Amino acid sequence: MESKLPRISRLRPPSSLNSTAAKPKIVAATKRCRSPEEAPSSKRQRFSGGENKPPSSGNKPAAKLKTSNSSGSLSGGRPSSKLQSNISGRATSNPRTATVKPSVVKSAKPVGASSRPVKPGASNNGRPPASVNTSGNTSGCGTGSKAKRPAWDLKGRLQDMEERLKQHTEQKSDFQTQMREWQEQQAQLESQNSKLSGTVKEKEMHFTNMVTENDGLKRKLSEAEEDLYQVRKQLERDTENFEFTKASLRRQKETLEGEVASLQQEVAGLKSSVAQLTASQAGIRSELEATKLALEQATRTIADRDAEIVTHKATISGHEVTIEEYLQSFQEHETVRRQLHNSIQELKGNIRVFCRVRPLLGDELYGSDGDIPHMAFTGEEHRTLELERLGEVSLSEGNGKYEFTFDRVFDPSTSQATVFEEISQLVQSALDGYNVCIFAYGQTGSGKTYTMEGPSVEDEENMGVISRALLQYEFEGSFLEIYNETIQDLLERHAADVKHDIKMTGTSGGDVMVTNLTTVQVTTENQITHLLKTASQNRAVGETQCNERSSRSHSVFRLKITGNNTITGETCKGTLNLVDLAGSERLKESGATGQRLKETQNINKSLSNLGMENHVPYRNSKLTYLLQNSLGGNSKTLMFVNVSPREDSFSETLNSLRFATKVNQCNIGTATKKIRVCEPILLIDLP
Ligand SMILES: Nc1ncnc2c1ncn2[C@@H]1O[C@H](COP(=O)(O)OP(=O)(O)OP(=O)(O)O)[C@@H](O)[C@H]1O
Repeated sequence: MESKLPRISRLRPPSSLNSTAAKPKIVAATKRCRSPEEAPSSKRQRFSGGENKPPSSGNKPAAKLKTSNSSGSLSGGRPSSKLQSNISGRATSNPRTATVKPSVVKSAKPVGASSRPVKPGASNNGRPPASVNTSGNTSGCGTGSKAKRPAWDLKGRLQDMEERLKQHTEQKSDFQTQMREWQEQQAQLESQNSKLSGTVKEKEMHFTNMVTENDGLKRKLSEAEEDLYQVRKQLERDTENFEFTKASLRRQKETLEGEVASLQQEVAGLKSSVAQLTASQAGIRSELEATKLALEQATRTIADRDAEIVTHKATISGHEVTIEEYLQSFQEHETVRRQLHNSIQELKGNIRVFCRVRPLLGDELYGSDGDIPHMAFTGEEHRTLELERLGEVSLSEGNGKYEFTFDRVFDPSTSQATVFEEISQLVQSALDGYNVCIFAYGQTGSGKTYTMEGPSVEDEENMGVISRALLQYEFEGSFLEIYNETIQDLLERHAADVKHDIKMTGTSGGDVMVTNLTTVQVTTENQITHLLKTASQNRAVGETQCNERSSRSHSVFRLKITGNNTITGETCKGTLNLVDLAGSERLKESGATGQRLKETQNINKSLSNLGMENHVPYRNSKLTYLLQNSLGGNSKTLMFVNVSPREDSFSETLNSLRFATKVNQCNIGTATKKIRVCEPILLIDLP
């Protein structure tokens, strides 16, 4: 905008624009028309200096020229060269000015001057040079080729002067005309100038407004740039976010594509499943129809059966009456049976012996098919066992054959269930009010513990006598071990200083009890198993202290039985002792010395006491002292003699069978029933 300012200022006309342009031309024309003769320097000075009056002659044209000059001085200064050129230019283009100007110039020339140039120094018939004459000769102006009038020709000279005045007057008229034109031009220019000034002011105002607007726009531009910067920054951040979002969306897209693929697979699988299910549904529907038909048939059948049931119920009611009558009759027979049973037991004697031979096991089977060549189980009643010494027989042994008869002989194939069936009558006797004691006697490894407790691993089919007896009754049980004449609790490990002594409750014939002995309530099979396991573990602890301790100790399982006879309605509580005795090896054959010798002596003492026919010296051993109530006249005793099938155990087997025979022949008196006061049964596993 500023660059425009100078252009606007240049449009302004100079202050001296009016009429000053004509001045130099007028002056020039005036100067050219003078001659030195007509206007001496002093006069010329006055003439051009602004005298209002002509010289003494009073010449008007001179005065008019002065006026012309004075009007030229109105400019008061030099016109600018530009304005001169403008005006000249305009004069050229203006037809009026063009007409005037040549006339001015033409008339400004000296009238009598030749157009031909005069050479300097050229002679003119002895007269002053033409140029001097021309310039100084007033008659030269406008007269042309007129000859100079003699001084005396005043009339001629006056005539010349009038001619010249006339010329000047014409020139003046021209000048005035031109002056008017110039004034008109000046007025036009001033009007134009005024208009231009207004325009300039408008432009300046417009410019100011533009500047203000420009500033505002600059501010807006700055703000816009700042906004643009912020927008760019935001755009960069948005771009970054967009890229990040794009990447995460791409990952999501990939994941989703994977899921879509797996879902598509699943859908395909489901479609095929649906197809299969649709097919199978059709099959099921037809099956359903068939089933519905069958159901309708069955419903009809049920209705028929319901009718039959009503009939049968009537029959059952009749039978129930009959059963009730039979039950009453059975109860009477049961009472008779018990009386007969006890009579038979009394007839049989109160010590009964069962012999059991275990099968060959493990390595013992090597080279055999399970047969035991030196044993024979004869007789239909399963009561006889024949032993035969194979190989060389001494003279004292005769033919080497030994026959033993017991209340029952169980061969190796006899199951635990069969064995228990045979002794269950004795357990029943305990509930009937008799003292019952069951021993297991025999050499080490002959099967005493197996018979009494069953195998070491849990095996329901091969449960022993203890477990089977316990399954029939609710009881409180305790389990003890007599090792080397010292009692140990097998259900709980006590401190070393806890003593277990045998004591009698009440007077003679009262219960025998052991101090500090743990008693457990057993009602379920699991509890029985747990009880036997605990006892076995406590025995195993003992074995680490002394090798094969279980073989060298007696274990007594004492039960306090609560039994209900559902037939007679009687209830009985008693104690049952099941005794697994220490091994019955003979002292001589055992070759024992030291501690082992002492053990064997103690064992044999207690065992031999059992075999005493008339009087058992109970106090001789802990075992007999503990079992005194079960070995006396008021008890029923069963002894298992367990026998090894090994041929190399022949002598021990023979010895055991002989001892058992002796026990079997004992008469410990007639057992008497204690009504409603059940005494303990003794089940003894003899060594
Ligand atoms: N009738 C049987 N059927 C199958 N295996 C038996 C039978 N009798 C005993 N056994 C097995 O023979 C081995 C010896 O039996 P058991 O331990 O009962 O002898 P034991 O006379 O109690 O010996 P110890 O006097 O050393 O205690 C055991 O592995 C036992 O499981």
